[in-house]
Amino acid sequence: MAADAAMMLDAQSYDPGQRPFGRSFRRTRSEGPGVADDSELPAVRQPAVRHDPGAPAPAGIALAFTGVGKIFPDGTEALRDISFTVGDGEFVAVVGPSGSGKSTLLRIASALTEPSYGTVAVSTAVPGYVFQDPTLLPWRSVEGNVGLLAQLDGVPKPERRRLVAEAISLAGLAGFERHRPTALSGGMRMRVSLARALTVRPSLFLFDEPFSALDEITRQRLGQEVLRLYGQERFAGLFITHSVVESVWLASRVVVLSTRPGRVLAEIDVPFDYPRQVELRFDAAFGRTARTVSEALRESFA
Ligand SMILES: Nc1ncnc2c1ncn2[C@@H]1O[C@H](COP(=O)(O)OP(=O)(O)OP(=O)(O)O)[C@@H](O)[C@H]1O
Repeated sequence: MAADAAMMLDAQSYDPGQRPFGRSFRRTRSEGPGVADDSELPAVRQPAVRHDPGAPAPAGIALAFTGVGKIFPDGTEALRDISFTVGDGEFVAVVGPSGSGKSTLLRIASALTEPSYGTVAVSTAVPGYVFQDPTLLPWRSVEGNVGLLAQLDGVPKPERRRLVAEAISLAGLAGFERHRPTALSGGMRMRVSLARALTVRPSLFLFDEPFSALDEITRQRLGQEVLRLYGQERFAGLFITHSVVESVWLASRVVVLSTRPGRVLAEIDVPFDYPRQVELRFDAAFGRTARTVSEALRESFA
């Protein structure tokens, strides 16, 4: 289920507009050419990558990379000897320059990509995923999109309704249940993606630059939402981002990657308790921590 769900939600693996799976496509004027319908879903469940998503993590650890490296078949070395852990209930951010292997690292954690060497241990078979692209099914309503994973997992309807209603409320989407993705803003689509992930009640949440395509204000609002959800649910989080400020604001530890091949240059503790408000970003102590992360990042270019 883990790799299937990740593949289903990962834009690199699935694009409902590009006829990727199955046969029955219908065209509608409002949704553009090549729009699929629900008859696609059983085919979508076929995992693209079949491999063991990882050994079980030791007690207290949600995710552990041990000596992980990735060399793509064309010889590109994306990651070299990566080791770090995310503890249960811990929120860790990964920052690094473009091309340092951040997405590759998250894809390895999601079992979408196999490491070339090293091991990945994961504490749960069903992490929550939020990718850069919300990958919503355009012919489904907000409710239908949020309930997708529970539906694919065969959760009975009454229980599914309860999970969906709870996730919609948690993600601040109440009142938009019947809207289609095309009638939502980019920020709201991302909320749908968050809500969909919440229905699996994940103990581990994997975020791959989820807000990078959004404007600064929406980005801050959604960051605040993630912090609120984290306060309520206390999942372990791995949050990939380009932004030093975002990493320090959200995480209790920041892992800094070097330029390609990505190596761990530094792990920096963030000395602020939760809950955190957006105003923290203007605090002098916040500025000092952000500077420490920035300096570590700068070393990666040295
Ligand atoms: N399938 C692939 N085959 C060959 N090289 C790849 C493949 N996927 C990624 N790469 C390369 O691996 C390196 C790391 O890519 P990745 O997308 O993980 O970096 P990133 O840190 O997430 O980048 P960005 O911040 O720009 O999104 C890049 O040089 C990229 O070109």
